[in-house]
This record gives sequence, C-alpha cells and structure tokens, in this order.
Amino acid sequence: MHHSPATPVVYSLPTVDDVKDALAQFVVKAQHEAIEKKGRFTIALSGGSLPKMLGKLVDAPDVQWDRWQVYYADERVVPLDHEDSNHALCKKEFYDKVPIPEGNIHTINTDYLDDIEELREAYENDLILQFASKETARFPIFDLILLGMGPDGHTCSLFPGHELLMEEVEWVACLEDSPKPPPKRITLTFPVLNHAARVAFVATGEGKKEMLARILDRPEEGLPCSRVRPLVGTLSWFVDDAAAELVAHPKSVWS
Ligand SMILES: O=C1O[C@H](COP(=O)(O)O)[C@@H](O)[C@H](O)[C@H]1O
Repeated sequence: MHHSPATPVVYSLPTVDDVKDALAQFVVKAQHEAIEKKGRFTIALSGGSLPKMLGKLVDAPDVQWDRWQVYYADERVVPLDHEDSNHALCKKEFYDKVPIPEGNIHTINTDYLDDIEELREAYENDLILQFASKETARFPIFDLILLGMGPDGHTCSLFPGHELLMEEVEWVACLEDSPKPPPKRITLTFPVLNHAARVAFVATGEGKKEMLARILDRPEEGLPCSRVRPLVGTLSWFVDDAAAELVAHPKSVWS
C-alpha cells in the first residue's frame, strides 16, 4: 500500500510558554493512545533547545511515567555527565522532575566511548530488543520522536550535505566529523524517523525564522529537517510566532 509522506501540520503559538503548553498536551495524548494500544510509550528525545520545552509535562495529569521507554534521536559520544551530553541535559531539565524509571531511559553504553562503532551497534541492539521483538517492521516504529531544528537546518545529528543523509538501512548511524561540536555522535537515521507514528519538531525564537521558512516553504532544497516526512505517521511543528514570522505554509490552530 503506497502512502504519501505526511504533510507538516504547523501549530504557531504566540509565546514559548504557549508552545510548551501545546507540546505537553500533544505528548500526553500520544502516550495515552500508545499505552492503550500496546501498554508502553516509546519516545525519542533530542537535546539542544528541546528538553527545556518539556517543562509543562512535569505537572501534567494522568501521565503513566512507568510505561515510558525513552531513547535519544541523537546523542553525543561523551560521558553521560558531560556538559555536551544530551542525556545530561534531559536529566537536568526533565528526568530529575518526573518519575520515569531509570531502567526505562536508554542511554549510550559509555563502556564504548573509545569505539564508536561498538557504541553504535550496542545502541541499535537496544532498539532491536525493544522493537523487533514486538514488531515485524524492518524499522522501529516509535510512538513519538521529538526533534529540534538547528540553525543550519540539521536535525538529530543529520547535517546538511553529510553522507549520513543517504543512510537507508541502519537504524542508528555514527559520525566523527560533526560540523557542530562535539564531533563524535550517534543519530537515528531518516528511515527510523520516517517510520515513526508521530514526529514533532519544536522550534522557537526569531533566530530560527529564516531557516524555518526555508524548511517548510522550500522542501526541495533538501535540508535535513525537510527530509523528515513520516510515511504513515503524522508530522507536527510546534513553533512560536517569532519563529514562524516568515513562513508561508498554512498554520493550524492548536486547540
Ligand atoms: O546538536 C544538536 O542540535 C539539534 C538542534 O538543537 P537546537 O538547540 O538548535 O534545537 C538538537 O535537536 C540535537 O539533539 C543536538 O544533538
């Protein structure tokens, strides 16, 4: 059955706080639906500006935190308490405020910090344990992947012009030449992003307005964020009006 890739639904909210509110409502609804269907909620988080945007989830009602299985859309290959670690950032901004069981937070295996291919494979095996045992899909089907949009149009650790944009088989890829420090990272690949049930980008601030317009209004440029087009799942953008100022793409009202 052929599916046309998801058309982005863009929710532009007046302020960053409004974006946080809408995002919390969206995530709570996604986890309810997932848990109702499969008894678990598989989510991949990004680093950067994203963890701070999860603040309104902390006090959200009816969240079944013990059913969450948390992975990373990408991670820097550094110790888990390093200032560059996406896990360290998520811990500070989110995990330290909500009761997700520690065993449900799937970090990189830092025994392999000096062997990035082993580290990549170990992370992919962790995903296989979670997904392949429960689904027959060639790719894991995350219930939700939360992504950021870098100022250069990158997402995860998929950077413009990088060979990893062409990866079509591996679930997890590794790189040692990230144009944005630190250089060594692992990242989910486009096939995994595009098999998710839901993908949501979060981008705020006027500093992102030019890039957001390019991503949404000129997808033919092929910037990494534009290549996230879930085959079956939904694609949502949660942005504030400052970031959306130049965007021609139709905006939807969040309610
Ligand atoms: O390096 C990274 O950058 C992206 C975008 O970060 P942002 O602060 O511009 O939102 C982030 O999504 C990714 O997880 C991180 O490793």
